[in-house]
Amino acid sequence: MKAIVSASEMAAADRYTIERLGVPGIELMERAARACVGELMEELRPDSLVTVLAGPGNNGGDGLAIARLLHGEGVTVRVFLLQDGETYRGDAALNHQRLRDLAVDISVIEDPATFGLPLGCDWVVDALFGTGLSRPITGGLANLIERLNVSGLRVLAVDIPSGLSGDHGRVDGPAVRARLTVTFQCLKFAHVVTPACLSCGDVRVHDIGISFSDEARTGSWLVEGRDFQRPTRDVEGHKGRYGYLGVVGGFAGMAGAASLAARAALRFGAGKVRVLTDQPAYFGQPGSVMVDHVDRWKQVGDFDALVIGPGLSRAEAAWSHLRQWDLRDRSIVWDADGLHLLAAERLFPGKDWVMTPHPGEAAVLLGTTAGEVQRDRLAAIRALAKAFPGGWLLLKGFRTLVLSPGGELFVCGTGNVALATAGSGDVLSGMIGAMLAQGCAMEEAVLSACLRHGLAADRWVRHHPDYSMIAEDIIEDLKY
Ligand SMILES: NC(=O)C1=CN([C@@H]2O[C@H](COP(=O)(O)OP(=O)(O)OC[C@H]3O[C@@H](n4cnc5c(N)ncnc54)[C@H](O)[C@@H]3O)[C@@H](O)[C@H]2O)[C@@H](O)CC1
Ligand SMILES: [K+]
Repeated sequence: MKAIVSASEMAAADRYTIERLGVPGIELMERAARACVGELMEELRPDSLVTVLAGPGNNGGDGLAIARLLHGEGVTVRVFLLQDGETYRGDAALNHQRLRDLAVDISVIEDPATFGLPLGCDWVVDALFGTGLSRPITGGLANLIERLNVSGLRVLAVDIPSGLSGDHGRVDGPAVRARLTVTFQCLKFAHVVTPACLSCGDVRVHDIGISFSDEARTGSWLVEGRDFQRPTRDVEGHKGRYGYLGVVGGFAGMAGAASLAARAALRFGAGKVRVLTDQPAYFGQPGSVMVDHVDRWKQVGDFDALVIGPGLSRAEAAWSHLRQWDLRDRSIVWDADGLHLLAAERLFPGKDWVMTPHPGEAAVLLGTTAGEVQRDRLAAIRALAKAFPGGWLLLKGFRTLVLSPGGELFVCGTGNVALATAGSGDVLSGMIGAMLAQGCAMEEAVLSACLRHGLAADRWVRHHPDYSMIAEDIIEDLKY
């Protein structure tokens, strides 16, 4: 897991490292610049030309140090400042001074709107703004950024593409589109949350020796494929040891949704899976998934965990059973139509529960639009937590977000657009249910299912077109 911090948490760690641990700020800036130059040198040819665009703060200061170090490597560099060099303060001023003493071409951008982009250069270093951006970029500078984004020039963003905020995944104004972003010590939210992360290109995190005080422990994490773990089975295991999952759904001709959830659950290790539906005949010949008419279940039965929702429908007949069941001691995955039921009737959601909406379902739960949810996914998942306190939330979509009842946030680093296919959500709910049925804690259940679901798609696109994956392919991949 990699920590994700906000701009203010990062600034507090900077201050702690400088003031309490005695590491000079100028040394941190030098290490930041070295990290960027190290990455850039991998990309350059001997005769490469690099342009550095330097803004008014410490991000600009990083840019000035980068220009000096590149010059030291024999690279031809041109530097364009947003303002007169005399206006720099602190460490940035010192780096301006150091650069001026060298034979590096430094100019001031008089009018960003008419500034001629150096189209012949190989890389542009975006050191305009970092985590200190306090409002969206407007005016001539906005125009410069828009032209840079369509110029085809390759951009390395220092710390964060200029125009983004470290604190969230929104894009509130014009923002540089980088090919590569080099950031320091920790990821910021914009690096991993959509839509902002789509402007970051490849993100590389470099340790430059910034420490966090003990009180300032972060509660947000990027989880990646390498974090995926599953408990191994005991040699004497039997199916009774791996739990009994109930899938409530597959009503009114929507057998497919419940069937996908149930088969995914078996593939992901559930010992036994039973679907409760009003149309058992739709499930065809008896197979590894058990199927029953829901009318036979006056009480919820001896399931270790439940998935409620895939193909449940919104019909009264489907919901009436759930109202009678005592869900107080159950682990439950609420998905699809189950979410509509929760929203409409505020049923008790269980002892331990997770809701797994896609943006459209989240919009219904929040009384807004899917577009608004996607514009600020962090705000949306936090609003869901307020509206439905006490459980886990999982907001699907590229870089799925997971929020614990205690407010810890996880961003899932696996998965891609291949998952945009009918039934992939049903598969995910079945996988989470399988882990819960096997006795895993909710955190492990949700994160391992989410990571593994995404890994199936990441493996798929290595050898197939992204549009060609179907939900059954995810289940197939779970064999490996
Ligand atoms: N010790 C440290 O604090 C370190 C900081 N580092 C760098 O410092 C950066 C943060 O530096 P700063 O806090 O100085 O902030 P920035 O350099 O990101 O920007 C702050 C400046 O931009 C101006 N500004 C903000 N929003 C604007 C807008 N919309 N339009 C026009 N001007 C705007 C502010 O008035 C201020 O002059 C990091 O992103 C990182 O690159 C690194 O050098 C590592 C060490
Ligand atoms: K930047």
